[in-house]
Amino acid sequence: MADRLPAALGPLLKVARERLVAAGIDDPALDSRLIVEHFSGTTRTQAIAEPGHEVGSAALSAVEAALRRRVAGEPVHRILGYREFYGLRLSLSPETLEPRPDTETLVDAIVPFARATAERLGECRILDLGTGTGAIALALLGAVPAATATGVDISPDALATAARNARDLGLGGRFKALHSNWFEKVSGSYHVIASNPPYIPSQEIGNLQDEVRDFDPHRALDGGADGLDPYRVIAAEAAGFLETQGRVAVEIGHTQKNEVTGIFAAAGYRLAGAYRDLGGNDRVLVFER
Ligand SMILES: C[S@@+](CC[C@H](N)C(=O)[O-])C[C@H]1O[C@@H](n2cnc3c(N)ncnc32)[C@H](O)[C@@H]1O
Repeated sequence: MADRLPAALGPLLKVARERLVAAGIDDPALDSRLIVEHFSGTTRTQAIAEPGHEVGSAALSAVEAALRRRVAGEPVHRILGYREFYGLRLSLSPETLEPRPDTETLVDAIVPFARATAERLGECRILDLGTGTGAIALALLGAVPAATATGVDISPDALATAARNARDLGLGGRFKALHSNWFEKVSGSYHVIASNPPYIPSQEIGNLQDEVRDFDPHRALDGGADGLDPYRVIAAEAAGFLETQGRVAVEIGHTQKNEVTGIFAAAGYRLAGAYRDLGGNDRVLVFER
């Protein structure tokens, strides 16, 4: 049984960090700070300026419960209930993937085209297939004020979370959540079709890191036998919803560049750009017709 947590902020941070170090957590300093700040409503500056500040007993119990969850292996952002993506705070829910920094590569790849389209036409219509928290669509809406976006997902829970995130960020007027199996219920035409689809081969799900396998929804990960099923659907059907000179941008697994390029080439697309993530891995492909 772990010792009681101290109420004073400075010692509380120290003991919280020690608990995570003892449990072998990857980034104990950051995770303990995020947990203490979030559940005690304090800030980093406060911890430095007022280390003797006393945290109330309800907050201490919440910190205690959060530390236990982290020690048991739950990812820190699942515990906090949100994650930052492209400078936006996005709420998470059981059926949303935690948005990853790698996916910001897709947003960066498409922002110049979306901005140019908005300047030329006064609008840019975006379709985000498998929107999850709304991460890609909302980041693009944040960066391109004249854009509008439809976020599609098969999960009603994810769609409710995406719609809430849009409202909370003041982007609700430009975001529509659509329940659909890929393009089934989609109508209209779009200048950008973006997707970070599930792309892990079914057989490999069991080998993923515990934090991913046990806490991210499998529907957000499983791309079928070879991980490429969603790309086949998107490549086959996107043309019916893409404006002339539009772009299709997809995130890929780091070994999938050639296969995904081949799937889109067979459907009549040219590769317009290929982008690597911050780790130097192939991560995003942009296609045009
Ligand atoms: C890898 S996650 C991406 C989530 C979010 N776009 C992001 O980048 O953080 C894939 C998303 O696709 C959704 N999805 C899976 N199969 C789908 C389908 N058949 N039709 C629509 N969405 C689907 C999942 O529910 C999940 O939200």
